[in-house]
Formats: sequence, C-alpha cells, structure tokens
Amino acid sequence: MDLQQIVDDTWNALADERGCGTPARYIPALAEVDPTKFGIAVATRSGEVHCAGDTDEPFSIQSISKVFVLAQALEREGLALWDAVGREPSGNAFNSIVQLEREKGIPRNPFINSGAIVTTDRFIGDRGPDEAVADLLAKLQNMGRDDDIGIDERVARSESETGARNRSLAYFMADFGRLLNPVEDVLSVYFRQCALALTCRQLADAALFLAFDGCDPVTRERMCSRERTRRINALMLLCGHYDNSGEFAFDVGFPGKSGVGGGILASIPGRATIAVWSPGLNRWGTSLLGARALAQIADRTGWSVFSGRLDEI
Ligand SMILES: NC(=O)CC[C@H](N)C(=O)O
Repeated sequence: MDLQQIVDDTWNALADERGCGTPARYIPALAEVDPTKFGIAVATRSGEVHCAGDTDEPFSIQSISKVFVLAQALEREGLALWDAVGREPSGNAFNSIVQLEREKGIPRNPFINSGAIVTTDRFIGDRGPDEAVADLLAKLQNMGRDDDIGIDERVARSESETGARNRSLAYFMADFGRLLNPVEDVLSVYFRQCALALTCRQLADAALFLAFDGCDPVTRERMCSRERTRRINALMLLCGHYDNSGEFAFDVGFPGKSGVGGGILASIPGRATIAVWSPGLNRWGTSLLGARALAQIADRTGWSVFSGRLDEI
C-alpha cells in the first residue's frame, strides 16, 4: 500500500472544500485562524510520517489534549480515577451541564468538558498547577520527540477570559465535593492543556503509543500500560466526538478525538495514527473536512476497525 499516495489523493480530492464548516468563535483567539488551512499526517510504526498540506503549522489541539491527560491521570491514579468519572457516551454536547445534577456531579466520561476537568484535577494530584502543566508538556515533548511542542498562552488566556461555561461545570462539581484541588487551579491547567499547540506531524507522532499497545514503536519506551491503552481507544471510539460519536464510527470507524481547533486525532491499533486539521466544524464541534478526510482514508486503506480483510488472515 502506497500510504503517501493515499494521503496525497485524499488531500487533492478534498482541496476544493477547504473553508467549509464553521470555525469555533466562542474562544476569540480561535476565530482568528485562517479557515482554509488543511493538513493530513499519517504516522506509522517506523516513525515515518506521510504528510499533505498544512502539516507543519501548529494549531490549538483543544479537546484532543483530553486523551493525553487521561493517559497521564490513569498512570497516576490507576483504577481509582473511575470512581470520579464514568465510561459511557453522554449523548449530549461537549459542554453540557444537564446530566451533572442528576448524576451527582460524576461526569459521564473523560472526554466531555466536565469529565476532562475532573480528570485534570486527578492528573494534578497533590502538585501545584504549574508543576502539572510542566509535566504534561515534558511528556508530550518526549512522546513527540520534539522540544518545539508548546502552549499558546494567548489561546489559554482567551479561553480563560471567556470560560464562564467551564467555570460553571467546575464549580457545580466542586459543590458535590468531586474536585480535590481549588477550582481555579484545576481550570488554569485545563485551559492551558486545551491551548497546547502542535502541528499535525507532531500530533500524529506523539500519539503513536495509542496505536501500539502503549509503547512508542520507534524508541520502544512505554508511555501507558497495554490495558489502559486499549481502553482509551475504546473510549475514543464511543465518546471522542460527543453526540456525533455514532456518526463518526459509522462513517470512519477509527477511534478518534476531535477538538474545536479543527483537529482530529485518529488511532488505528496496530497500524498508524492520523492527525488532520481544518478549522471549520460541524454542529457538534468536529472538523467537517477533517472527518471527510478520515472517511476517505478509511475507505482507501480498509483500516476501519470494523473491516476484516480475508487476504490478511
Ligand atoms: N471540544 C473541545 O475542543 C472543547 C474544548 C474547549 N477548550 C472548551 O473547553 O470548551
């Protein structure tokens, strides 16, 4: 299979649709990004990354960071994390508050905002917020084998200044006694993790452990246990796109995580990771062109986790 050809063909087939969808405007700094950006990067076991389009320009990974923070929180807390957050799709928007009251401040899963805020709280543990952020950044730089990975402080500030909804979620959970750290400390880490800026190439590279049983296939360094990695992939498939997760599984069939910066990270266990970026979103906050690109790659490669190829058995 000529992966570079598949990446090029997919980019070319969709290039005329650049700019489709609606970029997130509720975080003012995101509204300034050029909506015609479009990049595809596919990283494989050897560490080779096949790229097309805008794959070397950093963008705000937003909720994709929830995958990395979940992996790190599980490494710190182990199974106890699941007392604080569930593992079921929510069927609601990423920033919804409705289930929280009925379910006594325990969020449905770690990928909706409330669940990510709790996960961030456990990731911080008994450290200060700045130490936790420095640790997360160092882990990502290590996973991506790239010290250039950083945080866009302007985006973090912009999100904090307009973060009334996330503050509501966090204070609501604090009222149920669900957070261990002061609310503003937790939010300061949450806003900075959402503002992590990576290129498609760096993102696909840093996430390779998800597709290879928790190990960086290039250095063989273990990032996450095999069992946890398998379960993170399961959660990505079921909850990675909020109330659009069913549609994404139906059309694409890869565990994936979207972010309102227009990025989508996909993990194809045993094969590759894919990062796509196009800022225009569908109504559920998933990149419109990014999801189309992943659907085409799934078709061209036959890599959907729901496909079985007789000739490979
Ligand atoms: N889906 C997303 O990417 C949402 C993340 C965004 N930072 C928020 O909290 O609203």
